[in-house]
Amino acid sequence: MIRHDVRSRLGDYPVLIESGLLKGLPSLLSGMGWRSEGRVGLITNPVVYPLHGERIVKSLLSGDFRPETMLLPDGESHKTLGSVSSLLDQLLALRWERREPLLVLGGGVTGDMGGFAASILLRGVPVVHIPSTVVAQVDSSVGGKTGVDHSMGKNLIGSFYPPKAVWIDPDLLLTLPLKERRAGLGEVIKYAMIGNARLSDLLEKNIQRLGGEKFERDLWSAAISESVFEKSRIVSEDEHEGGLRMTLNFGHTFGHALEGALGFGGMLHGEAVGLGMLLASRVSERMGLSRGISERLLALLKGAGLPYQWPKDVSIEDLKKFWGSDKKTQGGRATIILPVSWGKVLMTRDYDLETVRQSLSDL
Ligand SMILES: NC(=O)c1ccc[n+]([C@@H]2O[C@H](COP(=O)([O-])OP(=O)(O)OC[C@H]3O[C@@H](n4cnc5c(N)ncnc54)[C@H](O)[C@@H]3O)[C@@H](O)[C@H]2O)c1
Ligand SMILES: O=C(O)C(=O)C[C@@H](O)[C@H](O)[C@H](O)COP(=O)(O)O
Ligand SMILES: [Zn+2]
Repeated sequence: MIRHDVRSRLGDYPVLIESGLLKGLPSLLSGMGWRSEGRVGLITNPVVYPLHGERIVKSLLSGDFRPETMLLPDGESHKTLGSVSSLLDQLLALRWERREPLLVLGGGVTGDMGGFAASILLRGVPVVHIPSTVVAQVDSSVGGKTGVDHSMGKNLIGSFYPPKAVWIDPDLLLTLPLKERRAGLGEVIKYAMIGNARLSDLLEKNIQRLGGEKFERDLWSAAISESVFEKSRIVSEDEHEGGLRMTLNFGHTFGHALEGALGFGGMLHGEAVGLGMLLASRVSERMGLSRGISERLLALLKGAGLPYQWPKDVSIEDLKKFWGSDKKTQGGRATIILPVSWGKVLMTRDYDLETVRQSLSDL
């Protein structure tokens, strides 16, 4: 089993990674001090429940726990305050208590909403993430960012709320559609580009296999572990995004704006991040800060089977409407993350719109 530890002001937590990890669910729970015969909430969605949730419920029952299942609607367009509010209604109707744990099983959408609900219910109930997509396993389940979208932009309402643990079983990805698996590579490539050289090497040697039809368990386990290593290191150092953590937002100022411009759910998050990183790389090259990075990234995006052409109907004016609400905005100007070399990024508010416009026309 691979274990990465994350430091947090509200309590450190482990991220465990192992194929078949969930077979030992009752002992994982007992290991956290949660006793059998106690209630355990399972928050998931109607797609994931039949694939993996039923098995989890059976496993909980076999350990004499009392599972209560709650379903959130599926999809980015449902990542709203309304969905969280309905979930809170269900938990309150069950008279959920402060010490009773919630397991959140699903992708980043379910994880962000389940985590947010856990952070505000009774001012915080314990939550464990069981991520079931690539995006969730390599990124969203670690670091405690929770929240929902707003018509003004992505993730504008939320909290920092660390889980008690993250349990990652790469085998859950066996049922994930190929397009979703590939989208997760957008975030994995991000970790390579912001500084993980081992991951960069792994990706450049194996990108077609990772983006291929067949699920290559060992390769994927290595990519997940390296990504989690990188994310854990960064969020442990800068939990609340005072500086270093902003590098995890590489590709996101433009990527989130693209998601917003297309209507949430119009493009997968990981795909939009891939294009956002490409645009940021071109901006950096046009500003004379770097050379050759966009070409190297393009090769990875193509190899992964990810989109590499900017949607023709999304203009800079469309993007501008959304990037103004980026959470890294200071003094009315969004901070963007630009690569200066492969493995190194900088944060800047010193860029001009014309350069972004020209860079967009290069894509
Ligand atoms: N909190 C963070 O730090 C953070 C980090 C990255 C992304 N995010 C957020 O995560 C979201 C994207 O997450 P995502 O890409 O996981 O999308 P998602 O949660 O919408 O999941 C993608 C699809 O796969 C389905 N699914 C989940 N697990 C499955 C499985 N094992 N088998 C089959 N289908 C499965 C889901 O039901 C959904 O239809 C975005 O909202 C993004 O903003 C948050
Ligand atoms: O954990 C972080 O910090 C990240 O920026 C990870 C991103 O991949 C993720 O999409 C995150 O939700 C974006 O955060 P936001 O603060 O820009 O909404
Ligand atoms: Zn992201």
